[in-house]
Amino acid sequence: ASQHRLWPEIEKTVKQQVAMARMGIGECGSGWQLFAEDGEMKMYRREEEIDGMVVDPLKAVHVVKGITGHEVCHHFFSPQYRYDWETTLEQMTVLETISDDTLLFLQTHKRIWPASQRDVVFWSHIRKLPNDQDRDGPDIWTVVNNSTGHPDHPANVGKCVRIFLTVCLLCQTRVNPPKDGTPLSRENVSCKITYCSVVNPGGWAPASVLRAVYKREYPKFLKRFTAYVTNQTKNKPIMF
Ligand SMILES: CCCc1ccc(-c2ccc(S(=O)(=O)CCO)cc2)cc1[C@H]1C[C@H]1c1ccccn1
Repeated sequence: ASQHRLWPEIEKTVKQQVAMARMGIGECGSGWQLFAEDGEMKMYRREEEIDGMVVDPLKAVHVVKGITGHEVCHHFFSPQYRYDWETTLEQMTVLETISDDTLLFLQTHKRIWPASQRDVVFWSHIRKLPNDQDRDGPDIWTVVNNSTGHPDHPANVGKCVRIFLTVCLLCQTRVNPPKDGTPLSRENVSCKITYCSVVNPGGWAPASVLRAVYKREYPKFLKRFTAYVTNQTKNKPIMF
């Protein structure tokens, strides 16, 4: 994929997003407010508006037992699973297979009354990163989704308002090897998940409506998605 026209943007965006995702909430700058908590899952947002439009950055951290970072990123990146876990998805099209680790998507999301329906065009890139903090620790996996243009799908031509987003899913696997030297099993692995997203709704929508949607949808999405990965992998060999 290194010769593709998007490659320089992908490289830059992945490095930038991974650096942001690895920062703790404290280092990420002030203004983060915890708005949802459920067991190990904590969701933060910052209230930000651009031209009167809500673009609240979101950062969620979660720890899930029994799955690995590779398994989480694989199920987030691969199109064949998306309708199973993305409840707000109405239509998903792979516009281009840039390489086996980079796809170009067009998605339309279900309309949220009273806002008009939204669509989005974005590249999605999955990558394994060396674990530079813990050299012999398992690798870190990430998926970065970033809006881009597409000649065959210009913005705001049909009924949908085009949104713009940058999303980073960063996963760190933890292994606690069994004391008695028995082979590794899913009880010995867990995954620390960081999900960062900034969504520009593209056209005006009532701030109160958008904030209510995000407050409802983001916790639902992360819980549903991680439960889906747990269910899909439970009787399968561990994918590191
Ligand atoms: C007016 C904004 C509408 C709106 C635009 C965009 C998205 C959205 C698109 C993509 C991604 S993702 O992480 O790249 C996973 C691939 O689908 C997450 C969120 C969600 C909503 C709305 C539907 C709501 C929502 C919010 C949060 C999570 C899921 N759904």
